[in-house]
Amino acid sequence: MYGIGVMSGTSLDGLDIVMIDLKLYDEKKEIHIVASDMVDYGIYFKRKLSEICHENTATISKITMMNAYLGKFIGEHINAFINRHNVDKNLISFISSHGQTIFHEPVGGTEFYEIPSTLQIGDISYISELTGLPVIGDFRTADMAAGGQGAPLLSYFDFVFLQDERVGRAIQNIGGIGNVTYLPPSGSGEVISFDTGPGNVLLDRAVQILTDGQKNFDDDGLIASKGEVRYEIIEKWLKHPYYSMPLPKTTGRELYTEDYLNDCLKLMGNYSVEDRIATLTAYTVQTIKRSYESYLPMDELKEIYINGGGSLNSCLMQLLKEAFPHIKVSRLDEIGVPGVWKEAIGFAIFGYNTMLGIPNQLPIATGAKREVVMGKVAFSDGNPWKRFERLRGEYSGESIIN
Ligand SMILES: Nc1ncnc2c1ncn2[C@@H]1O[C@H](COP(=O)(O)OP(=O)(O)OP(=O)(O)O)[C@@H](O)[C@H]1O
Ligand SMILES: CC(=O)N[C@H]1[C@@H]2OC[C@@H](O2)[C@@H](O)[C@@H]1O[C@H](C)C(=O)O
Repeated sequence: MYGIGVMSGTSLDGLDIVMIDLKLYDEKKEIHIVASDMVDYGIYFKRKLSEICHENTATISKITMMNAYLGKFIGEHINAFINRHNVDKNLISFISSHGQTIFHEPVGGTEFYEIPSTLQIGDISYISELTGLPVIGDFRTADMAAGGQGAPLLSYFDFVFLQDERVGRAIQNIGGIGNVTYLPPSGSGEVISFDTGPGNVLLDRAVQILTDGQKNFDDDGLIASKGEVRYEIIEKWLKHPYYSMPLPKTTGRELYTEDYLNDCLKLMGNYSVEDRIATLTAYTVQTIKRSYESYLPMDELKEIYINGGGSLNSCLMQLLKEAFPHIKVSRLDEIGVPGVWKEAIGFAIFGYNTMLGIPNQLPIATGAKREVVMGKVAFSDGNPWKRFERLRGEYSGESIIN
């Protein structure tokens, strides 16, 4: 039996789809990836998504239409994924989809709306109708309703699977936004997790602007590696109040907007393209370094593992190693979890918990008042749900449906 996890993150680059072996997970809590693919959104689709992530270009009709369009897009691509990998659909128990975050306001809204809110779109009923499978989605709202920030959710996954017995570890995601989970040695201290600031969000857009749309991102950090980092500018950027806010805290594209980037580019007006890209790359690194120094027990921190697309940028990785000369810095893959698939794997596991009614978030990380079972389920056909119940019945001797 298999479960599918789908992640569409803040970099708006595409869908990460993974299929994991549920029997192995159910019996031994082992994660085995059966198949994985990345579906590129392409430039035009990315632009359309980006449009609805910004106040001045989003409209109610565009958001509503994109919610349906993206649900259909995800459903069709999952069907193609299943066919491409020759998997019998009867063996798939569920699909768990994060959706596309288009707005995230974790602190409290404005005027009348003094309440935290977040919205992930890509309607799960469309995915379920197209695939004939139960689909779990809309995870973050349950954590927010319980008083949490609705993020970082992968802190739960990091805590369950990646804690070490002897040393303190930081698991750093560098996607569109950066986030960290600090894991103290097992049995000592508490997990600390928050968004560190920009991951690739500013960098990607700067590359697009400065190469006149010829490149979407700095592949392997090749542009940045030819430039010189201007640390004096970074010092100015680090004065932004987000970096000194108390925990819990999370952020998103709402802070790192086009206007924010234009201000950064203006400040670097006469620098070469390479220097500007190098400086933005180092900005991501410095937000990580400074926030670790502010919020993590540095004497206990011995290992940093990087996941997300940023781990494929050699220049970024090199700058991180230089920023933490006395700490081991490597890719997450080194400890057995493929860094680019971690979030999609995580959502497959979250979906499994939702189906079983097991809490799947870490209140200490998100700030929620209590543990909750996140996720809502759409199922257009009851049979796959019953298959899931049989999996549990057969392998664990437990039944969840009477
Ligand atoms: N080969 C590469 N070299 C350099 N950077 C890369 C490479 N491949 C991907 N990236 C960067 O990683 C980004 C995508 O990362 P990822 O898929 O982890 O983000 P995400 O999941 O969308 O974001 P988030 O984790 O914030 O939700 C790309 O936009 C690009 O900037
Ligand atoms: C609201 C939202 O989508 N937040 C994302 C974003 O991308 C990275 C960072 O900001 C993180 O806090 C979160 O995603 C990951 C998957 C998380 O919740 O762990």
